Amino acid sequence: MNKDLELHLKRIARVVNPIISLRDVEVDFDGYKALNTINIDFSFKGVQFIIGPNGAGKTTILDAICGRVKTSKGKIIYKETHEVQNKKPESIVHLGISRKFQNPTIFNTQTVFENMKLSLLTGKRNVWYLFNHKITKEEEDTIDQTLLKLNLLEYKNVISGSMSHGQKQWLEIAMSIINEPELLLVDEPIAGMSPSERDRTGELLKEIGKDHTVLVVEHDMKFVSNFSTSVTVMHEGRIIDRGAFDKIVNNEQVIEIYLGRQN
Ligand SMILES: Nc1ncnc2c1ncn2[C@@H]1O[C@H](COP(=O)(O)OP(=O)(O)OP(=O)(O)O)[C@@H](O)[C@H]1O
Repeated sequence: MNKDLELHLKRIARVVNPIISLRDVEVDFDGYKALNTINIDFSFKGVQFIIGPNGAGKTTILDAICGRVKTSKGKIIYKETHEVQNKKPESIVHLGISRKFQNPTIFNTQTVFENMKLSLLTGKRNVWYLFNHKITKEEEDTIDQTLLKLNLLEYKNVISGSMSHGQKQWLEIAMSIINEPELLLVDEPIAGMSPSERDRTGELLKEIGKDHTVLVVEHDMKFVSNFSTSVTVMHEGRIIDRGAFDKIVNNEQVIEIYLGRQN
């Protein structure tokens, strides 16, 4: 790596008061480094995207932060105090880090309310609590307010499986934020959505980003351009740039990667 690039990467890696910091992080899949010496901080609040070609390591970053994959080296530090690398996913959730996967994992035969209740209660206690607990007025209000935020309140008593793909994704976002995580990790939220659902999702993430940090892996550059507060670019397990969308799209290396490898 040339000296100028090395200096540039050092400069863009750090932010003041980060919510999450990756320090020399490596993830090794049987000798293949899916993450290779990752050094990056993410700041509080906003919708911060991670982009890059297929296999760049984007999902692996989210998986390493939420404890779904093990790191072989380095540290992942939450709010400058908690080391979360290789911790159990349940204990990471309790610290305030929530993950939404690419495909909805809701219970289709249950109502929207039942799905929300499940997320609210399992996020707080164990499964015994869930079976024995009668929901309080305050808890129901929390569910209603979260559904309202996601424009789903009128669907509260609807069977989840009968809703559109977009609505199921929004329900899962609602379930991911019901326990007020500070950091929300989202993988390709608009895959399979119609153009209007995509715009709606962008607006919702922007709204959520006012109170939470939203880290989003995404391929759709129009979506990234419309809704990002910052963009981190990955390639072959490394960070190659980070900044505002308008800045990173003028980076020669980024242009080459995208023009060379994507349509
Ligand atoms: N569990 C695993 N075992 C072995 N290799 C894996 C595993 N998970 C991911 N990989 C490999 O690690 C690399 C990074 O994968 P990752 O899913 O993070 O990429 P990505 O940037 O999210 O790609 P995409 O945009 O295609 O989803 C890929 O080469 C992938 O094949």
